[in-house]
Amino acid sequence: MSESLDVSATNADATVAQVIDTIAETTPDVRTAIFTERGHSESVNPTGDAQLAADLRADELFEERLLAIDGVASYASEEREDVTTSTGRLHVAMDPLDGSSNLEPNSGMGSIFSVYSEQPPTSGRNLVAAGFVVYGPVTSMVVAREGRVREYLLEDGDRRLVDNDVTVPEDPTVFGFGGGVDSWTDEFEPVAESIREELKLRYGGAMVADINQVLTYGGVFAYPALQSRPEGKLRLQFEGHPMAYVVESAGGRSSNGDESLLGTEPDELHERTPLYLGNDSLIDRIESSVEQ
Ligand SMILES: O=P(O)(O)OC[C@H]1O[C@](O)(COP(=O)(O)O)[C@@H](O)[C@@H]1O
Ligand SMILES: [Mg+2]
Ligand SMILES: [Mg+2]
Repeated sequence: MSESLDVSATNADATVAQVIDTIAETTPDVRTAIFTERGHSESVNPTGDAQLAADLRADELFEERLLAIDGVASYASEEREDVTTSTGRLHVAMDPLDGSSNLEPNSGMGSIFSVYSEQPPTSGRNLVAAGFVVYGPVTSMVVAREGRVREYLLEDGDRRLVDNDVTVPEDPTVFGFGGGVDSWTDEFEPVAESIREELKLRYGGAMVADINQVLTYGGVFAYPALQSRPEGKLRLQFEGHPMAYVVESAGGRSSNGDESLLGTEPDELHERTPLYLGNDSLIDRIESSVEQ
């Protein structure tokens, strides 16, 4: 490798590390916003969801701090129409507050991040790192990078490593399927029913917490194509790609019903996708049922 390529790879690594540190350091302020900004704002986001004041505050905090990093060239988010650009080499995409409808009943929420080598909208193959924060009874952070997944506990924004090699357990235990039984398609319903007979239901209304159940106990999380909404609910760039990158790096599988989410590229920044994530064998069963 030439010296210049070597130097630029080192710079990219340093930028990824700064992005991860900055997200961790911002979590105490996001927790404060969860506490203080509990009301609705007047606005809706680009996919038509009502925005809470906390969604907007979390987005503002991440945008300002991540774009201040020298190597970060752009910031894209579920809460803003367009990509904000700067100069640099890597691109960050975020769901600043995931599961924000859980704010009122005081249930789990999180933040999801992805770092790409190309500006979104772009393929999941251009991811260089991804992960998420869970604002649960404790604040934790899961980071996938260079084929390995690590879990940290966060205290005042400082990270303490608790698991150096997170892997999806081989024997699945839990499942969580969004969208509601009456809305499922004829293709998804039978495989969902057979999985329901085998596994325990864990569905909390925040993808971050539900995926963390799958990483902890093994199983499957899905927000499938619905009869009224074949494109599903969740956003490919901000939720699908990063969670697929984490689950695949932890030895599991991701799918849009047809192929790995990482192989897909949105035509538009805010595009939705059906999404299935978890143990290999379960994703195989779902794919063979829904892909016809
Ligand atoms: O309320 P539903 O239909 O079960 O949807 C829950 C899903 O929607 C989400 O809350 C969407 O995320 P946002 O809160 O970022 O919009 C996911 O976290 C969760 O898996
Ligand atoms: Mg979300
Ligand atoms: Mg959100």
